Amino acid sequence: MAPRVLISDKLSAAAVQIFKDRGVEVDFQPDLGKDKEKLAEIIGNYDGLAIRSATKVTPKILEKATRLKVIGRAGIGVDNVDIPAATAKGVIVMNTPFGNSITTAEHAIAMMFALARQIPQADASTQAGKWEKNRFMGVELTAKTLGIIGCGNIGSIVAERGVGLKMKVIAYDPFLSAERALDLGVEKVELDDLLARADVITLHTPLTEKTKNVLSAENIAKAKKGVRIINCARGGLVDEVALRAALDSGHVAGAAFDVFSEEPAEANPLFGHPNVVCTPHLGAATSEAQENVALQVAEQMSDYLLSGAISNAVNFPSITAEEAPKLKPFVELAEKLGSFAGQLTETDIKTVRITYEGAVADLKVKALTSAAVAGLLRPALADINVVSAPSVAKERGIVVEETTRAATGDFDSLITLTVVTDTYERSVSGTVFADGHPRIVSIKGIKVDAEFAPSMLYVTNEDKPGFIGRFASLLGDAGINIATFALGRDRQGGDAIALIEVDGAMPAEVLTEVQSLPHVKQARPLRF
Ligand SMILES: NC(=O)C1=CN([C@@H]2O[C@H](COP(=O)(O)OP(=O)(O)OC[C@H]3O[C@@H](n4cnc5c(N)ncnc54)[C@H](O)[C@@H]3O)[C@@H](O)[C@H]2O)C=CC1
Ligand SMILES: O=C(O)CCC(=O)C(=O)O
Repeated sequence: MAPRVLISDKLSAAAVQIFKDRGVEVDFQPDLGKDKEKLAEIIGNYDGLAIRSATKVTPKILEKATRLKVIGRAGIGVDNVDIPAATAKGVIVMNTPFGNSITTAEHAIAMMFALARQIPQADASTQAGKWEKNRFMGVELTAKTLGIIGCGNIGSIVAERGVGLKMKVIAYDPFLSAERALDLGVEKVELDDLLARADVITLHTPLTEKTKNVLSAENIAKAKKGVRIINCARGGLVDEVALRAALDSGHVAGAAFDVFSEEPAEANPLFGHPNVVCTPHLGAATSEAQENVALQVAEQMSDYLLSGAISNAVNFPSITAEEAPKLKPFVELAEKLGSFAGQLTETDIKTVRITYEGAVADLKVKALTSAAVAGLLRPALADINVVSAPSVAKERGIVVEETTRAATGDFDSLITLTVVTDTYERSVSGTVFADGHPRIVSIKGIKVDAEFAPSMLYVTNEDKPGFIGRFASLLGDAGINIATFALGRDRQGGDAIALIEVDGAMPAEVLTEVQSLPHVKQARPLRF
């Protein structure tokens, strides 16, 4: 069945065509995002949801999204999606981190000129027939200091444009490297230095606990008198009430805002001030940017839904279309090794150690680790998946350790999963053979060779004569057919294990009889 995607915001129609061309069914309902009830009603019918910023993906919506596998944001900020809730539900959230950066940087530059020359105010006055030539005295930008808070994708483009305008560009960004700053022709400074020196401040960070109110009343007071402030990033980065007061006092000469702490902004402390220029979150609103992000999000979502390739996910490592088929059998192996260990573990797991040896160590092991953890915890938590597994493990205080190394034994690739509880440590290893099927090759250090099958029995016993015969007759008498039988032991007369594939389920009474056979230590049914 073809996957189904809902587009619930105003995306460029280019996205619809991409989905159709890729064989994904698509419903384009550009105004639906604003209708929470309707969205909640129908979201259960879709595998993918493509949005811009009007659709709010809340825990309530996610609760109803029983089929949803991926949310694609045609844009950068994913603050309209509850990422922890989506992750807990196993839904990939992807954005398009570059498609609208140039356009948004251009908007910030346009805002800077609008402020410097009061273009919107002069336009309104001129069109009102006033011809107020003396009222609109501007400032020249050449040689002025542009202070950029947040010098990532967009901030860097603004920096380059600022350098091109012959401004002195300084940037505050704790994650900006000295080399990158040098490349951009930017001076990296601390926030207080930026505040003291900048003639124009422009913000380009996401809204986080750390950046919220980065321009607080206190920091605005530290800024140079006559500073102009631009926010084309996110509402909430600037204390709007404090900024209004600073505009009223003349400490701040002008402010240009595209984003507001509450959107849609129908009322705002900044509205009505003569030196304020506002736009309704238009930073990304050019036909070029909208086409870019729509095409990109539709491609990314189709890739994921059709082949498992993941790009630009904010809650999962990327997997290219080339990597996805190589990774697939190892994802299955990791998940099954996890499941094997999970079905045999009854006490609290403290640590899971996953070692990747040989060729598999060069693949995206983060994805494999997530698969292993999902398999391990699934016996306890039915609806866990590879996306939600790491956060669920963290929530439960399970330490997940991952090691990669060169091949040391008989196999090109080997994955070993070790579960550590308060009372024991148990390892299981597996590989993928040339036929693409995952196999168990060692349990607790004892060599075996078994494929995973829907219904299996795991028996540990003392390595003494008579077990196999009695066991086979018991199952035969109960009418249970043995499909495959794999044996291993640590030494002659020592500990032995058997992995038996049976046709159909193992009735509880037969299991009890197996458990009471001489020399049997434990017998556990397994399902894969
Ligand atoms: N107005 C609009 O329509 C649009 C707004 N945006 C918004 O613009 C913002 C920036 O986007 P990008 O440049 O693509 O993001 P980015 O992730 O490439 O850059 C953000 C930068 O902020 C820096 N940063 C993080 N915490 C910081 C802190 N405490 N202090 C200083 N710097 C900090 C990071 O190191 C990074 O370099 C985002 O909030 C995004 O949502 C993006 C597109 C359109
Ligand atoms: O989709 C839009 O118009 C908003 C873009 C935006 O804010 C973003 O990409 O972060």
